[in-house]
Amino acid sequence: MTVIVLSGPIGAGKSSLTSILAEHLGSQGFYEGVDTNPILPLYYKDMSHYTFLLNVYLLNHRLAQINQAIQEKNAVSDRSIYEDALFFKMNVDSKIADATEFKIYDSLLHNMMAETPGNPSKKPDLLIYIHVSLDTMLKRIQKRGRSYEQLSSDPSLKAYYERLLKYYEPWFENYDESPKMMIDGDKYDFVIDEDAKKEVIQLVDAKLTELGNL
Ligand SMILES: Nc1ncnc2c1ncn2[C@@H]1O[C@H](COP(=O)(O)OP(=O)(O)O)[C@@H](O)[C@H]1O
Ligand SMILES: Nc1ncnc2c1ncn2[C@H]1C[C@H](O)[C@@H](COP(=O)(O)O)O1
Repeated sequence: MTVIVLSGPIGAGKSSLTSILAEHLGSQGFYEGVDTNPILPLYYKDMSHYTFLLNVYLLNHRLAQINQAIQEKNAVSDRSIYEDALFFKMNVDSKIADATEFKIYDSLLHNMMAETPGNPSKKPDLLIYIHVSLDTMLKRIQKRGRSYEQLSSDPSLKAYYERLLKYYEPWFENYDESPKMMIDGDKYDFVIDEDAKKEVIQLVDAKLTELGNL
């Protein structure tokens, strides 16, 4: 059994690479269910009010997916459970969210992820981080066109996205729950360019071989 999780900022290409890798590895792809998330549009309207609820909703959703994924032969998931605390902490630091709510969320996360007898590890076998620049991130958010993520509907989102990118660098450096690798999302246009797609697949295959998972 091999569980791969994708990570990276909004629009980095996680869902796209999940489909590519799931097809390549003959695995099931697990997606965030953005279109069926009832809290997300509310969150973008009022982050102070909805950060806690959104993250509890996502925690529940991601745990259900992890429990399914670890029963599959192979699985690829389009965002790790470990990144939600990054969003939440960033909102606390910028006084958008409440520090006590974050503490409660963080403790819930740790209890849910704890390995206890009869409760197997929920850690992935490999985390792939897609690194993108702000320019690429903004272009891809615009290309995908989810209304509530657009700078045209809320220009202050530019500062939010900029802040998010700054939080991702140290987060990835410090991430130690599983083996990890980085893909340069600025360099590899794996959605459109077939050669770039092949190169990225080769990089992932090489990492899985090194880890003894292929
Ligand atoms: N490497 C890439 N090259 C070109 N376009 C990309 C790339 N990755 C993603 N895209 C495009 O950017 C948009 C966002 O991609 P998506 O996979 O939904 O990102 P995420 O899941 O990280 O939010 C989509 O329109 C997708 O087609
Ligand atoms: N934990 C989160 N807090 C705030 N916003 C989040 C969180 N997890 C995901 N999101 C948002 C970001 C995007 O608008 C959508 C989906 O993410 P994507 O990176 O496009 O797959 O949800």
